[in-house]
Amino acid sequence: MLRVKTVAFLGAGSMAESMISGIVQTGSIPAERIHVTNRSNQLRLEEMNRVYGVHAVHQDALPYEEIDFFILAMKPQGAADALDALKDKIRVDQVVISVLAGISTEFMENHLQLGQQVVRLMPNTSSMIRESATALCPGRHTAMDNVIAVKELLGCMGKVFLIEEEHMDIFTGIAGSGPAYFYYLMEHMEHAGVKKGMDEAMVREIVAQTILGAAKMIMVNDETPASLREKVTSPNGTTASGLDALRKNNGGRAISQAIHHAAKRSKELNEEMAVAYIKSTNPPREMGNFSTIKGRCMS
Ligand SMILES: NC(=O)C1=CN([C@@H]2O[C@H](COP(=O)(O)OP(=O)(O)OC[C@H]3O[C@@H](n4cnc5c(N)ncnc54)[C@H](O)[C@@H]3O)[C@@H](O)[C@H]2O)C=CC1
Ligand SMILES: O=C(O)[C@@H]1CCC=N1
Repeated sequence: MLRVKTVAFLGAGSMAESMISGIVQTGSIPAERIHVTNRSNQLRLEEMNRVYGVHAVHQDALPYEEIDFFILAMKPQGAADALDALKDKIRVDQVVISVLAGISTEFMENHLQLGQQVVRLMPNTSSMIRESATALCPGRHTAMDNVIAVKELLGCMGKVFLIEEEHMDIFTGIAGSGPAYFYYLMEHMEHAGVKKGMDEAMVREIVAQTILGAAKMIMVNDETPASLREKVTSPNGTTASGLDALRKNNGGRAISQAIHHAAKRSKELNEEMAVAYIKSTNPPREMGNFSTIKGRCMS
């Protein structure tokens, strides 16, 4: 079913490239059925064509009629303009998919034709090597066969989780932004080894293997992280000493704060976009407080 679908990425940045790489590696959609476009960077489009063999074209040259899935992959601040530009060029049975942080299905539906099929995703950049943890949430009018097809497409990029939209912000904090926290942790682990004279490349591999091993232990065992942690921790040993330092430095709090701040930013992005939309459609003197604005927008 997937092989006959045609996809267009609107935006040719890191996230689009990660997803295209995942799809092209599996061949589940042939490269000649994948289109990618951006706002202005022609060199970037040429690179996408050269590396992945996909059609990299100016937006005006997209074969709109033939496309099954339009994947929005620009910054969230560009969502309204992109949706408004798409609205009259597509049919309601074509699916508009967004990977944009904080952009709700309701926001998308409000900017498109009545009955438009939409899907909201939150992938991460590990799509590049087919190891993403991706959330999927369909809009109100999206047909089940399209949800199944999109889920199949995302399966080329890693694991897919069908979630309630109310959980999208926290999912973004955990999994969309999550790789960055691990890279940050890895930077610090690597630095500790280098400072003691270890070879940088070697210590990088050691750190990556340690994190990979810990993640795989969770995947293959029916054990909680807490139980696995206890098995590493000998009484009065090195790990107990290390964990003690982590606790004393509020390590756990730092991690949960990172997740909650990212989730809060995702929610704020949605609110900022809703306010910008109301401002663009109403004269300033009609503006009320935010709850009024939000109520009007969402109705
Ligand atoms: N980078 C990441 O790890 C993740 C990013 N996302 C979401 O993906 C989106 C893109 O993020 P990145 O790829 O990191 O950004 P980026 O800045 O690397 O790429 C954005 C691309 O969109 C293009 N663009 C801007 N306006 C456009 C328009 N109207 N039509 C077509 N193309 C347009 C730009 O030319 C650029 O190629 C964001 O909304 C972000 O929230 C979601 C999950 C993870
Ligand atoms: O930083 C961001 O806003 C995007 C969304 C999730 C990961 N990167």
